[in-house]
Amino acid sequence: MTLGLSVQDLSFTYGAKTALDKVSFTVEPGRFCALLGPNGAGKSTLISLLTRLLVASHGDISIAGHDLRATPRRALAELGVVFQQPTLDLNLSVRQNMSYFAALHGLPRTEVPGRIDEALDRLDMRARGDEKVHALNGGHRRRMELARALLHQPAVLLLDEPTVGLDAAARQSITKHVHDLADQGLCVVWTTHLTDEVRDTDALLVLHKGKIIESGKTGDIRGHTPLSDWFLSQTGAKA
Ligand SMILES: Nc1ncnc2c1ncn2[C@@H]1O[C@H](COP(=O)(O)OP(=O)(O)OP(=O)(O)O)[C@@H](O)[C@H]1O
Repeated sequence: MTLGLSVQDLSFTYGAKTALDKVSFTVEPGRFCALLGPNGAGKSTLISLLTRLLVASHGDISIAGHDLRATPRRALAELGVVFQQPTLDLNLSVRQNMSYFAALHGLPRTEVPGRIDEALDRLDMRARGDEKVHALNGGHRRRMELARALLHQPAVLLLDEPTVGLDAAARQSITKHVHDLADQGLCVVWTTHLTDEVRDTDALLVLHKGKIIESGKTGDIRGHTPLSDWFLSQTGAKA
């Protein structure tokens, strides 16, 4: 059993269409795992299953040692999620957005201000706490969403293509911040179709047509070939 994320023999179909086919992998605490897959590979389906928006007919998911099917509340309490589409109220301040989320999670009121400070500090965002979200640029909004996802101190952080729509500098900054969180002990799963977001030391899972076709340390998998070329040769997709 891992205190990170474990997925075993997970399959999902939409009617006759198989979206995931016997997917198994484990991500340990303190690891940054890039889940790389071209369009249609099954990434969104996997995210929906991990967050319980969909329920799998076959297979098991465990989050920080809690089985998602048997004990969903405990399992989901250990999961922080940054969805692809921003989910912020632009007319509220950073702190107000975070307080609302803390209330949804049922965090004790007396603890909330301290938890917000701590989470904002981890993303270098404390100075922006009282600003309305609409005044922030795209990169800072994403960092705020990341800080918000850490408020309830999850063991596993799941990010669904979190750099979509950001410029190069903001992409680099978010990628670095999330690698730092993994270095601090968080179990991170980062889905992407962009190979330049993946470091050689990252764990890599390559999803293609609903199957994991490769897993291991990125540097070992790509060898001397640039990851983008390797990915193209395996999936036919440019990244
Ligand atoms: N509601 C649905 N009904 C039928 N088929 C679906 C449905 N949603 C997804 N699929 C199919 O399941 C497969 C996996 O789709 P999924 O959206 O999970 O892939 P993805 O890797 O997230 O792709 P993208 O990056 O384009 O979002 C695809 O072949 C897709 O066409």
